[in-house]
Amino acid sequence: MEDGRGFARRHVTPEHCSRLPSMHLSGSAHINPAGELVIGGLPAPELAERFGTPLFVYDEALIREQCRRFHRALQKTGLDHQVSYASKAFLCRALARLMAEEGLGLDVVSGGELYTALAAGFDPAHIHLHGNNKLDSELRRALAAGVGCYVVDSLDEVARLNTLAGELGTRARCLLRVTPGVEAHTHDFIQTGAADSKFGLNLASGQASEALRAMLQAEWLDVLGVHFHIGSQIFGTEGTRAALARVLAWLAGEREHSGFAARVLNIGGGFGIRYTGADQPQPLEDLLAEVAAALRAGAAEHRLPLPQLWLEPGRSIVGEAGWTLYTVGTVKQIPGVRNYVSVDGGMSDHLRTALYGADYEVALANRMHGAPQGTYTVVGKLCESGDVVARDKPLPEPRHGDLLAVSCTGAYHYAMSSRYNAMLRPAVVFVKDGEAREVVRRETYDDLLRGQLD
Ligand SMILES: Cc1ncc(COP(=O)(O)O)c(C=O)c1O
Ligand SMILES: N[C@@H](CCCC[NH3+])C(=O)O
Repeated sequence: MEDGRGFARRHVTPEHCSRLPSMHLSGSAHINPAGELVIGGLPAPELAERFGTPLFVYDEALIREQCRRFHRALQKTGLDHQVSYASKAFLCRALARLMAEEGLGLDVVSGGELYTALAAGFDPAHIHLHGNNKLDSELRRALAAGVGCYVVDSLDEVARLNTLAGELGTRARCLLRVTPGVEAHTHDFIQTGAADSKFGLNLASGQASEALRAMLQAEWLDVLGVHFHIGSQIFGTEGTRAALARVLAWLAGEREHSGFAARVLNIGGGFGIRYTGADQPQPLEDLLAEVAAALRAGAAEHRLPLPQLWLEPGRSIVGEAGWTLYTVGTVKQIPGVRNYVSVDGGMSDHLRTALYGADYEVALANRMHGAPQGTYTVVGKLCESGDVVARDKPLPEPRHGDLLAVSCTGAYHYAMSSRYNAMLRPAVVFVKDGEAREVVRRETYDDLLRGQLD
């Protein structure tokens, strides 16, 4: 059976297992006859030996396939479209280049992301700058570089962007970010479309209208259209369709008021992925078909010209392609309470469990066929009780030196890593067809001291 991406759908359930442990193997991942996890044609133990652990491993073919899937699915909708990768999910120069090769734009939210994208040689015309508090220095750099689109997030930004663009004598193409007042069914921390949000301008209060009118009058701004993003790790299209309905109705009112017709509607990212069996994402193709149908119907209902559909997915492009490999250290069994297995990283490279209570599948990458002998809570080595990677997971009895793999760590892991406890950030490798290339080197103790003054 295929998973819609041309990859065989595989799910590993260790033999003799009564407790249904199992790990879903996405993309190129499979198990070799030696019982080792293989990603991109390379056995995980070999990668760990060569690059050390903790290690982030990206299945390059799967990243590329996800990009192509977005293109194909959008093409099929028949709408004019554009897809930009939300680089907050994971960015390095190699990834920015990969996105350029796959024909995606780049959405950046800070001077640092912009700097990285430009350092990769990414065409600034295909970069979008986001942010609820864009600094003047960031706007200046973006304007000087020729960034292709600004997603205006506040009334204050309208005036500042206009002034700075005028000073540089360059026009700024922009979208207005609105909050449609729709609750997305996801973790509170990652929903962004409700009226009570630090992002965007609220439709219901009239602030969005005020901002749009100011933008239309601003001498140096070219207003392309509107943006909303209701949240992340969302399943289904109910929230997006509700948001679309509100935004289109609002746009109809604005058109009556000023004659403004949006050429672009950017609905952000947010497409949910499968972290564990509890997540059941619908195929991307179906989601985009539903969104496109809702957009066509809504535009027709309000007699609006059909805008281009722009997307900015992050997690769904890189999430399932990423793996973390850790080396097992201490194993501690507290009779009648819990078994703990400690690894050589933790919340410094894997924050989502501590932050959102996120769940992950784990396996011993050097003994994938081992039958589970108990449940183990995988913890890191940081000085926090909340430093948990995955709770109560069925595993063969882990031994010191085993290799533990966590799947689906491609999005918001390296990107949210920290140096808490003076931990060093792991290396990142891209693997494909039996070749590995290191794209981010492991930090060293010298990196910790760099920037410190005596
Ligand atoms: C404005 C905006 N666009 C795009 C994204 C990317 O979202 P995701 O990684 O869920 O696709 C985010 C993050 O939630 C966002 O805030
Ligand atoms: N960091 C979040 C997503 C952030 C969304 C950005 N708007 C996560 O890991 O799920």
